[in-house]
Amino acid sequence: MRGSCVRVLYQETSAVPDVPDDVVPPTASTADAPAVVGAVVVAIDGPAGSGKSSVARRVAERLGLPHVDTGALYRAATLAVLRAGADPTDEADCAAVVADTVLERHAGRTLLDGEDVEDEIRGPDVTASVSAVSAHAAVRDALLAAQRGAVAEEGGVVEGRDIGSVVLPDADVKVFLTASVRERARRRAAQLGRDDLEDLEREIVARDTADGGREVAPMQVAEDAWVLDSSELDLDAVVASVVERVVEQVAARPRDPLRARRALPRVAVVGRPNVGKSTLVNRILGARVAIVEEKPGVTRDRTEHPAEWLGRHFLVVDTGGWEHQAEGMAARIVDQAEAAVAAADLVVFVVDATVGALEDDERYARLLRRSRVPVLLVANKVDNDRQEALVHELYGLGLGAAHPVSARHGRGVGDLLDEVLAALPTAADQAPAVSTVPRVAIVGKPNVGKSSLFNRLLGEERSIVDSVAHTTRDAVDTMAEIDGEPWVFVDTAGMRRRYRHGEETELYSVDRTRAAIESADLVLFLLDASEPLGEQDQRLAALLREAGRGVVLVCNKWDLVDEDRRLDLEKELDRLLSFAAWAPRVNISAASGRGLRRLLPQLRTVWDNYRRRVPTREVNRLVEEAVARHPLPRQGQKNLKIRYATQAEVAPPRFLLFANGRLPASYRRYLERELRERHDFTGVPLTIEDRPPSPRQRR
Ligand SMILES: Nc1ncnc2c1ncn2[C@@H]1O[C@H](COP(=O)(O)OP(=O)(O)OP(=O)(O)O)[C@@H](O)[C@H]1O
Ligand SMILES: Nc1ccn([C@H]2C[C@H](O)[C@@H](COP(=O)(O)O)O2)c(=O)n1
Repeated sequence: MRGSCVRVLYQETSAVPDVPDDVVPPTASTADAPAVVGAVVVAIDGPAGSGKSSVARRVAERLGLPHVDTGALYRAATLAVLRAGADPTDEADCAAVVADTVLERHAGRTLLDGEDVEDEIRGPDVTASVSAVSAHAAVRDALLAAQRGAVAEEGGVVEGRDIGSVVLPDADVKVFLTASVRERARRRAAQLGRDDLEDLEREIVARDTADGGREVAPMQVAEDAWVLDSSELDLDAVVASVVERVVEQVAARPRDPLRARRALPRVAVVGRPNVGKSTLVNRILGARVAIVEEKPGVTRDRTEHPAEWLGRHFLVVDTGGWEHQAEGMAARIVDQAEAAVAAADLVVFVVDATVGALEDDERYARLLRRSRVPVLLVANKVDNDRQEALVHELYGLGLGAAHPVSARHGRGVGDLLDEVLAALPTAADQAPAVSTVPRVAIVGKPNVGKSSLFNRLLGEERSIVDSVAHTTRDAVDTMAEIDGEPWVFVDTAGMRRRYRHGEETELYSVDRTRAAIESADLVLFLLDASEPLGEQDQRLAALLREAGRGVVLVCNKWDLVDEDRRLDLEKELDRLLSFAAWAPRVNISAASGRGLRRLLPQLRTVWDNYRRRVPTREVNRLVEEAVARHPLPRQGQKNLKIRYATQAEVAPPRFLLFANGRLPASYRRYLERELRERHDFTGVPLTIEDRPPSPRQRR
């Protein structure tokens, strides 16, 4: 009696202990295999004899991923059909046979109802019928779940015909491997020891036509697949380029939280002073982050805060109040608000419903209507149902219906956030965030000369250096053109002494300094050379170490340094910045301008180095040579090996070493020195990570 459901088990491992190697032996044993981080899925589709199996198996071995041969399942199903005496062209018969069969893949072998049929399924009888059996929708449906399940946990390198297009359309890397019919026939002839090239060509064309011409899930190039014609490449070259592509793809997954953050959509909250913008921002963030005081314009500058609603992430940009004909400090705040609008994906325009639309609101509404940024009009201070009617008065602003909220009590904020999500671009709409303009944070303890240096660099008074207390409590970004090149300066809040303004203010300042460093590419770390370096410098150095940005060390007040102080300073710097011996140093006097002319060229060099990419071939050569000079140590019984190395990221540079075990930190430091010796990474921290095999592989 036939069973009612098919059982297809796909339990592949990257270990292939008993598989007969066809022509080329595998490049590494499982124990040596390097592992790719995470569950990477690689789809390799292509016509018969293009090299899918050989390439997929080697790529899987190199990357420590399971190799999934989906053709083997169709072949085993075909063998079952043939053994049952069923008609390979009859869908119902084939489906019935498959439903009554247990198909399994185990460690590179194929089992049919428990019997190892790996060799039989590769024979001519199965090959002649497999295209017919695999053309049936019912057969394909029966095998689909097992193919997907095979990569669900640990990913894998999956070969077949419809992997990138149907089985795993979300695969991380899709390759369509092909070669000319003549070349495929030649390879097959060598593989099978045949010399009837023309017959082989005919067989290949027949299978291509059947597999590519069927109605259900035909063999095809997936839309986003990389077509690799191997006609003139040897197997090693094909494997190397697929591995390289996968590693690059994995490496391109954003790891730097900052990079991910820059890719987030921005929601700018704008409005007149005191309409409740900061209260609304706090409400959205669910924390007291913006500085709220009942005094117009207290959130002076532009601050950005990561926010999340219903699982979607975005940045909320809090701005100072918009004032018409503002002068001095207020005018600069207006500039910042306008810059925030220009850089926003969505503007939340807040109006105080209790006072209605004032002349200034109308003026800004006109401005916003002219900008191409979508705007949500928010009527704040609607604390109860009775006040809902107030929203209608805001129609006249020409920005559509206002959303009533009470930022103070949270009323209506959830609905507003639903609207925000609906209006925001999705990840797919967003262009990849690549920083082309360097962002520079000027960091140093209070009174070290940050503002003077900033102004000197810009050649004019551009920084907000009003005499109002706490002026630089919030971070301000300034875009500047220097010698025709654009730079963004992230002006930071100074780190005040812990209890001077109370703990809360201090915490905000530390957080914002950290945020400024993180949101920058390069940091000008300013020290007062004339005084002993202290606790505040140490805390800043710790932030720098954590953030991993490009650094130029600037020793200010150099005109006040005598010979004794100079000697002490050298020792203090050695201690403070032992982790950043790579950072260049410039001695200056921001007050007189002395030494400043050397600063910008230095900054440019570090910016170039920060984005420097060493080609993969070169990294591998360098590692190979370094290992030849200083062999890797043994780890227990094992000889450590680095199988593959690549620069996974730039800005900041990150190198990945695929090894068969954990590399000692001292060895990674040795490789870092080698890298620095051959490539200019002055001013730039280098991350060198190893990827040992997963626990599963070590089993
Ligand atoms: N780039 C290459 N250069 C030289 N020989 C190759 C290359 N790629 C594969 N081969 C050889 O060609 C033969 C066929 O390759 P393979 O069996 O991997 O192809 P396939 O696409 O999986 O075929 P099928 O779809 O029929 O299973 C093997 O002997 C393999 O070693
Ligand atoms: N995803 C797949 C895999 C294979 N098939 C069919 C078509 C092939 O001719 C046959 C054998 O595959 P091979 O072992 O030669 O790779 O199986 C398919 O339709 N879809």
